[in-house]
Parts: sequence; C-alpha cells; structure tokens
Amino acid sequence: MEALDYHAEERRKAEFNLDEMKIVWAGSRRNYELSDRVARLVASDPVFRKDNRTMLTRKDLFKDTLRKAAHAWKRIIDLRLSEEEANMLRSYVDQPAFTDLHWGMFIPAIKGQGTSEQHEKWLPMAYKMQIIGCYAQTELGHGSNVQGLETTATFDPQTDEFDLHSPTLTSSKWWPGGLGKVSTHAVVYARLITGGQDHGVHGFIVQLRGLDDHLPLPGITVGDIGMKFGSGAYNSMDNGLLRFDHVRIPRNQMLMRVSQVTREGKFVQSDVPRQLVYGTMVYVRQTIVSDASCALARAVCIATRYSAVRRQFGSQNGGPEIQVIDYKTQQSRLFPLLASAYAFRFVGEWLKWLYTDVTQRLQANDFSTLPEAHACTAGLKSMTTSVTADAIEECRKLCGGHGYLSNSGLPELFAVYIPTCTYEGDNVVLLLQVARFLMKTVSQLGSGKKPVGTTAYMGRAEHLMQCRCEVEMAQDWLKPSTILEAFEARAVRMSIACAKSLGKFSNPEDGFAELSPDLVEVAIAHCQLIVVSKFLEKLQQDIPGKGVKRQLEILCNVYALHLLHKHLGDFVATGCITPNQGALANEQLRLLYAQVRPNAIALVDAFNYTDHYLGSILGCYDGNVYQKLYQEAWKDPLNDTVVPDGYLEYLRPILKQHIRTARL
Ligand SMILES: CCCCCCCC(=O)SCCNC(=O)CCNC(=O)[C@H](O)C(C)(C)COP(=O)(O)OP(=O)(O)OC[C@H]1O[C@@H](n2cnc3c(N)ncnc32)[C@H](O)[C@@H]1OP(=O)(O)O
Ligand SMILES: Cc1cc2nc3c(=O)[nH]c(=O)nc-3n(C[C@H](O)[C@H](O)[C@H](O)COP(=O)(O)OP(=O)(O)OC[C@H]3O[C@@H](n4cnc5c(N)ncnc54)[C@H](O)[C@@H]3O)c2cc1C
Repeated sequence: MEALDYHAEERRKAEFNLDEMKIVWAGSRRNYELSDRVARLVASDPVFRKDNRTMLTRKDLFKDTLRKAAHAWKRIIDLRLSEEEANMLRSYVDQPAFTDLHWGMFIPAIKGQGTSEQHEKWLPMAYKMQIIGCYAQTELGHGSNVQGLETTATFDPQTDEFDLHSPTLTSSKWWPGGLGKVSTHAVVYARLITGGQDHGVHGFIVQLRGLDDHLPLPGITVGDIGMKFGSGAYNSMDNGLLRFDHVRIPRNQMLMRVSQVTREGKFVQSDVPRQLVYGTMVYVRQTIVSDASCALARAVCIATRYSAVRRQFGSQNGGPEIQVIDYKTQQSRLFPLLASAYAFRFVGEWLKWLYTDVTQRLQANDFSTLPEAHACTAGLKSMTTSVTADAIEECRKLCGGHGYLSNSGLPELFAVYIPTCTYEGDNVVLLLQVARFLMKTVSQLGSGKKPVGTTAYMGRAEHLMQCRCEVEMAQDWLKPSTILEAFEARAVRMSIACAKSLGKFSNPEDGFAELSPDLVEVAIAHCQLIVVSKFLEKLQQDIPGKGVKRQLEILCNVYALHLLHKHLGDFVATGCITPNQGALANEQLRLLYAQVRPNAIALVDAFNYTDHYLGSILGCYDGNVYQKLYQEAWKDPLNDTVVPDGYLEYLRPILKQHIRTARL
C-alpha cells in the first residue's frame, strides 16, 4: 500500500524539476549524493535519535552527547568516511558538541597560525582525536574587545618556557565550547610578555587535562559555566571556565606563524600581518553563513509544510476551509524567508570561494584581499544570522499555537540558533567593522585607488550618485540591472552621506562613535547588496532542469523586492527611487508571491531534509500532522499516570477546602 501523503496534491502542482533543484541547493550532483547518503545513514541509526532530548536532565543530555559523539566517530572510522563526509555526518547528528570546536576551531587555529613544525607535531594527534581541543579566547571580562584580554603568557628565558597566568577574576576564560568537561587541550589567547614588554594577544597550545585520568593538570582550574537558554538546545555543549595559576608550557607551544619568540626571548614580528591572529574567526564566520541558510531552510520547511496542511475559515457549503498558506499575509511573511534561504545558500557558496581564494593568496604571501575577506565574512555573518534568528521566531508564529509545542522543532531550533548572533563576534560589533572598511574605501575614492571586489561599485560613485531609476510599470522591476542599480545607488549614497557627516567631526573616532547607529545601517545596505548581486550572478550560470532557473529568478526577485519594500525609507530618502516606484515594487512583489505559491512545497522539498534532521511534527514530509501530534501528546511523561504526582499533597486539600467553604 502506498504511504499516505497529505502534500501529494501540493507536490503535483510544482512547475519545475525537483531533482535538479535539489542539486542546485546542494551545490553539485556530487554534494547532493554525498549529503543524501549521509543524512539517511544518520536518520536510520537509533543511537542518533533526538526526539526525547528536551526531556533529559542536563547531565543525561551531556552524557547522551558524549555517546553520540563517540558513536559518530566509530561510524566515521568504520565506514572510512572522508573529512567532508565526516563533517556532514556530525552536522546531521544535529546536537551541539565539543567536536564542533575541535574540528571547527582548534584544528583550524593550529593550521592557520602554527608553523610547519607545529603542524607536524599537533595535527596528526588532533586528526586521530588522541587529543581533543577547544578555542579559549573569550574571558569573563572581555569578548568583543580581543585586545583587552587579560590572561598573560610571560616568557621565562631561564627555562625556555611561558608562564600562563590569570591575574584577575575577569581574566578567567569563560564560554569556550568543549572546555568545561571534555577538552584535553586548548588554543589559549593570552598577552605575550617578553622582557617586561607587552606584545599583545597571541595563541598558545596548552594541555589542560591528563591524557590517562582526564584530571586537570597542576595550576589549572576548569569547569562548566552552567545552564544556558532553553531546554535541550545548546545545553549539550560544555561551555567552560578556565583559570591558570602560573602554568608552564614550552616555548614551542606558542603559535608562531605570525610572530615568534626566540630562545633568548626576543620578539620577532614576521611579514605576515598581525591580523592573521584573528584568522580562525574569519574561517568560522564564513562557515556560519552557509549554516545560516541551513537553519533558515529548516524553519521555512516546517512553516511551509504546516501552512499547507493547516486550514482556517472560509468553508463554503460544508467544504474544506482555506489552507493558511493561501492567505496573502501568510505568503508575504513566509515567501521572503523562503527566498532568503536560497539567497543565503548562494552567497554562502560564493563566500566559501572567496575564503579559499584568500587562503591560497595568504600562503603565497599576498595579503591584499585580507581586509575585504574580513569585511565580507564579518558583515555576512552578522546579516545572515540576525535574519535567520528572527525568521525562526517568525516561522513559529506562522505555525500558530502548535508552533509553540516543543515537537514542532521550532523552539529548540531557535534556542540553539540565537547565540550565533553573539558568538564568533557580536553582530553589531561586526557591522561596525564593515562600516570602518566602507568609510576607508570612500575616503580613498579621490586618491586614484580603484575599489575592487565587493566595493567595485563605489568606483562608479559619480554615476550612482545621480542616476535615476527608470521603473514606470510594476514589471520593470523584474529587470536585473534595474534591481542591481537601485541597491548599488542606495549603498553608495548612504556610505557617502555618512562619510560627509563624519567629516564634520574634528576627531574621527568621536564621529564614528556618535554616528555608529547610522554606520550600522550603511553596513547592512552594503551586505544586502552583496547578497542580491551574488543571487543575480548565480542566475547567469547554466542551470539545467525544467523550470528550475525560472523558479530561482522568481525567488531572486522576491528577495530583492521584499528588501526594497522593507527598507523603502532608505531607497526613497536617498532619492534612488520615488515613492511611486516603491509602490510598483510592492505591486510586483504580490504578483511574485502568486507565482511562488504552487511551487512552495516543492521548493522546500528541494532542501532534501529527512524527518530526523527536521525534528518537527509540523514539518514532517507526509504532512500527517494531526495524527502525529495526538500520538505524541500521549508520550509525555505527565500522561504516564492519569492522576498526577502531587495530587494527594497539593490538589486534593485545596479541592476539599473548596467543598467545605462551598457548604458553609
Ligand atoms: C565551530 C562553530 C562554533 C562556534 C562557537 C563560537 C566560538 C567563538 O565565539 S570564538 C570567539 C569569537 N570572538 C570574537 O569573534 C571576538 C570579536 N572581536 C573581534 O573579532 C575583534 O577583536 C574586533 C574585530 C571586533 C576588533 O579588533 P581590534 O583589534 O580592536 O580591531 P580594530 O582596531 O577595529 O582593527 C584593527 C585592524 O584589523 C582589522 N581586522 C580586525 N579583525 C580582523 C580579522 N578577523 N581579519 C583581518 N583583519 C581584521 C581591521 O579591519 C583593522 O584594519 P585597519 O587597521 O586596516 O583598519
Ligand atoms: C553559545 C556561545 C558559545 C561561545 N563559544 C565560544 C568559544 O568556543 N570560544 C570563545 O573564546 N568564546 C566563545 N563564546 C564567546 C563569544 O565569542 C562572545 O560572547 C562574543 O564574541 C561577544 O562578546 P561579549 O560577550 O564580550 O559581548 P559584549 O562585547 O560584552 O557585548 C555586549 C553588548 O555591547 C555591545 N558592544 C560591545 N562593544 C561595542 C562597540 N565597540 N560598539 C558598540 N556596541 C558594542 C554589543 O553589541 C552588545 O550589545 C561563546 C559565546 C556563546 C554565547
């Protein structure tokens, strides 16, 4: 018997080749096949079950995480998975764990900041997980201000060692994932001091726990920082605290690609820019952009599938009520998020390319593109995570009351996701970095230095400052060059207006601080332009499959025009478009929503998420929502007994008293 599919009719409506769209989403046929195989492997393995984890106590949840990580490692070894497949497997397990930091930050920090001798010594042990590491940068007193870190690493020429010390309470390391209970090692960021001189913050490899007994080494105090937001969620991670009481490590455990300390204690700064000490953050920010598209796609998939099942109002002559996805308000809230998921996917792909390119250049000692890589990773990390965090909450609301149930998957997804707006750089702090980069670019416009890469449009500032949008009818907004020019003109006009305002301050830093809210808006306008332009570039590629490119064009237009509608004030105030052209954009947007509607379910099917990974009754593939919700309710421990524990002690006395007073 064929399995019941409540979405069958919706799936029949699709106007494009779903298999080809899955390949576009995955990036290539190879990626699609790999990720499909690995996702199914995880979904079919009972050890990776996750439907009960919000009920677990912190200790049980943590032990469950250790069990899953150990099992994942066994599967990786037994099946001889490649590094790429292993990463996929860990992400489909979908439970934050110390391994995220070991593979995602500890190893990249050694690779990026270590010398070849250090690579040879540490990486083989780390790859085999004979040592497990974390990234210990943030302190109780300082996170964003990395230069303000207080932990010291003082060189002792007599013993050829560094003395690591936590001089104050606020210098305690605080937050590093994997540190609390698991890591045997850490890359610790500390102020380097030689001969009484402070050389700023550098990275050091430090052993924290014994490899035989897992006990902290002498002079080290280490533990977990406590429960975090939500049940389940990020509490599977042992974010930790760490203090050093004059802990000694050999000199060759300072990561010495950027700067060195000689046997005599001389500090040597190499030709490599100092900012490479921040290199691991650039790498991770780039990965966070791709992850944003995954998290957003998950939330959108749940909300879209449920919106097609859910019906409210409008029954005619006893017929079915209206599917909530047919309400225009539902579409205007949901479809821009669907379009954003695709937009972030493509900008993530491009950012990965940019990062690979900058890494190759750095290896050849070409540091010219580092500032742009920093600005792009910082800005796009900030923009995509802020949008995604808000979008998950919007998807919860789009699912009405049932969205608030834990088994909708949305509360946990939200709780796990929101710290992304803070970690790896607070989103506002990062946008201010982008703004600095933009103001610098504007200030160099007259100097003959041609802006390149994502700021190349500023080289056309003269034209963009006075160009007029030629839209006369709603459909004129479908022209890619019209959209692009509107976004470029808005970004450049906002940048130049801010630069002019900055020029009125005698002290530029005072001006920057005073105008920082406006500068954040400038940075957002620039980042939105990047995403729009990369989506348009994607459409220049040869995209096979019936109707696939057409759907992507529709989504690209939805993405751009919903931003234009949302930020209409910017576009009109800078004179890029008239209020009437704004109204035409909105009219076009409504027409586009109607074109997305028949394809909505297939567009989320293209993410190819298993029910295991989605972890949502509302988003399950077959759409059999009500029966599953009903069955699931009975599994709640509160329903184990008909009369609840506590009835005799607390309820009955009140009820009896009520009867007595009623009799009086
Ligand atoms: C695996 C996934 C799980 C992840 C879990 C989360 C893990 C973590 O959170 S780890 C901790 C992450 N911490 C952070 O992100 C801290 C955020 N703070 C910072 O990055 C910085 O210190 C920052 C950029 C805000 C300010 O740094 P500061 O040194 O004061 O910089 P500033 O004076 O503004 O800039 C100095 C120069 O360096 C440049 N610069 C700053 N950062 C970088 C960078 N990462 N790369 C290249 N250049 C950089 C600036 O552009 C500036 O250049 P210029 O002089 O040409 O204008
Ligand atoms: C779940 C989680 C995991 C983490 N994992 C790690 C890890 O593995 N390793 C690690 O080292 N760290 C880790 N961190 C720490 C994280 O990187 C920091 O919390 C983050 O960089 C933000 O720094 P902060 O906490 O100092 O925020 P703050 O800088 O104190 O921010 C507080 C407020 O001040 C504002 N603000 C700060 N500076 C400025 C400014 N110059 N201008 C305008 N506004 C400003 C911010 O916008 C924010 O609103 C983790 C944090 C979390 C939540």
